[in-house]
Amino acid sequence: MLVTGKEILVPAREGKYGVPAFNTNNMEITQAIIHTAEKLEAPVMVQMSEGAIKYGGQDLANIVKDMAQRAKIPVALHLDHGSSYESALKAIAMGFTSVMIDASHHDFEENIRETKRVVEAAHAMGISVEAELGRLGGIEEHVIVDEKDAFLTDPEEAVQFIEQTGTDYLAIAIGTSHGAYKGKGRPFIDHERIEKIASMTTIPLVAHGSSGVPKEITDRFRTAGGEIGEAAGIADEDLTRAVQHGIAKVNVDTDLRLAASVGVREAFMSNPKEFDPRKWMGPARDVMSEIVAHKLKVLGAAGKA
Ligand SMILES: O=C(COP(=O)(O)O)NO
Ligand SMILES: [Ca+2]
Ligand code: NA
Ligand SMILES: [Zn+2]
Repeated sequence: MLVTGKEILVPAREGKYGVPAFNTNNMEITQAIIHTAEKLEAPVMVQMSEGAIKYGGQDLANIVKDMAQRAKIPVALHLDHGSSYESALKAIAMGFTSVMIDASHHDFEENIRETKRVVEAAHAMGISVEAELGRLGGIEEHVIVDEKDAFLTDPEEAVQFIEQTGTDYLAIAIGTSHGAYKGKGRPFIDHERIEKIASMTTIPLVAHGSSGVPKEITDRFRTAGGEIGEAAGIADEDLTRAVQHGIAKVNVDTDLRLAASVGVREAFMSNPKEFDPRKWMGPARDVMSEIVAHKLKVLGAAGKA
């Protein structure tokens, strides 16, 4: 069933498990997410970035909403990295049940102002809101945040921010970053910071940049002709620890992108004569489903629907 993000994430924080929020751009990615979550009896969030909305629009949103409504498990449709009040409201008009307003690149006061506006409008329509405080490293959808400007979330500021905005859940910067290159080897996750923020707050916390970039996938990607440098993602054990301390939503995009590309590349490599789209979109879906299943188990969402 299609539900709001709050209905999925409040139980997750209370139950000390995480719910993955996977980005989608088409039918097969959406099927890999929702069908696999159904098989594992897990709640799940499907998110679309502004780029995905540009790419698939209402057509794609309708595929997600319809599949979510028919699903036996709770599913929310979430706007990932909404960059403005207008963007958040447009997503709500499209039927999204959860929206992120990402104003974390503004100063503290401006971030509060922007977020508060969205919270008031979204709550008037019964829609949940995610906000962000702190800056991840890596490339944020619309802001290039290089290492020196990247700053982690201050716990005292987080308490004030939540009180002044009324946001339903909060994305915090704790050492993760977007993309396939999250640092030299295993990225440093500031567990003390997560645990401090969790001890001072009660709303679900969100970890962005949480793809694992598993070696098995990057090896297969290279073997099938893909080119990728020294890629590294967040370790499973860092996620299993983080969800014990307030992290309830875990954003994953890169892993599904890599998995889909492995499926397609392997299909073309193994049969150059193939030109039935189902023969390469199907394998892409299968590899993505393996990644979805792994993440649901690591985060403890399996069996929680
Ligand atoms: O935070 C993410 C995705 O992060 P990854 O690049 O680690 O999948 N989307 O908002
Ligand atoms: Ca941001
Ligand atoms: Na998000
Ligand atoms: Zn993100």
